[in-house]
Amino acid sequence: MPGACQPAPGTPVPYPPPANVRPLPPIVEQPFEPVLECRALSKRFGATVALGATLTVPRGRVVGLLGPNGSGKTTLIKLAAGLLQPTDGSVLVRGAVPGRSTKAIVSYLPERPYFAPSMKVSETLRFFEDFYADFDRRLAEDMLARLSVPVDAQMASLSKGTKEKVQLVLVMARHAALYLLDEPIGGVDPATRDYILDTIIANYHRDSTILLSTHLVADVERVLDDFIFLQYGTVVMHAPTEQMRAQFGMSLDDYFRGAFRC
Ligand SMILES: Nc1ncnc2c1ncn2[C@@H]1O[C@H](COP(=O)(O)OP(=O)(O)OP(=O)(O)O)[C@@H](O)[C@H]1O
Repeated sequence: MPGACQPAPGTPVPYPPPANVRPLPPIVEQPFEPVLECRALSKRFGATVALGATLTVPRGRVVGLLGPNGSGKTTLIKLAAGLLQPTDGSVLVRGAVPGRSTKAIVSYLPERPYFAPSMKVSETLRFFEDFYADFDRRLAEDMLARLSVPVDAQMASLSKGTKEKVQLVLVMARHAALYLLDEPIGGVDPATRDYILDTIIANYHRDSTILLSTHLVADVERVLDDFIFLQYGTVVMHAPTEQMRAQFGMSLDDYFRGAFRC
């Protein structure tokens, strides 16, 4: 089902812009190394078409995955993480079908924290250390300290936002090729969002790619190299953020609000 703020299928969408504005050219960089490729990728749940997308995300970009409720963001991320199987088409991570080999190079942050409430933060660190060869425990401890997260605390005793911080730190402390972050700062207070984003970006290696879904466009847009707008599971726009701002003279947030206002 489309989300509450999506017009009914077939309704003209006020954005993207009118026909006299040239469409943005596709991102072409040299060398172009695709990290994530979706070729006529589709996912249906019964009669619901959750996703039907063709897109390529190159190496070394921070990409925002934007769209109203129900537009297919989580579905795309789960397909890339290998947690869902396509109904049709294909998804490739560095040329491979998501599976055991790609899980070693993909760091995935799910919508909701999944650690047992009885686990201490320090135990989650050990868990990641045992599980992922690319996990940098010192980096994780450093980030947790900067975010004032007590490592001796039990997960159950932490606030929702702090649990999210722990999970995000763990995921970002891996040296992965592709980070898939589903709503990474949704539960974090506004004052801390900037700090977390800065922490992520400061520790982010430019050889990797981050694909992050979010509704907090205003908070996140300053760190986005590119953005992907999804609507009804299709890619409405995929462009460099700066190019969009220059061409339309508005922030990504304003554009997004105009395109998807209720
Ligand atoms: N397991 C499922 N079973 C049936 N339908 C599903 C399932 N998962 C997702 N859908 C449907 O697929 C569509 C896309 O959902 P998805 O969760 O990917 O959207 P989203 O953009 O992440 O939404 P939100 O912003 O609310 O998190 C929606 O219509 C949703 O109801």
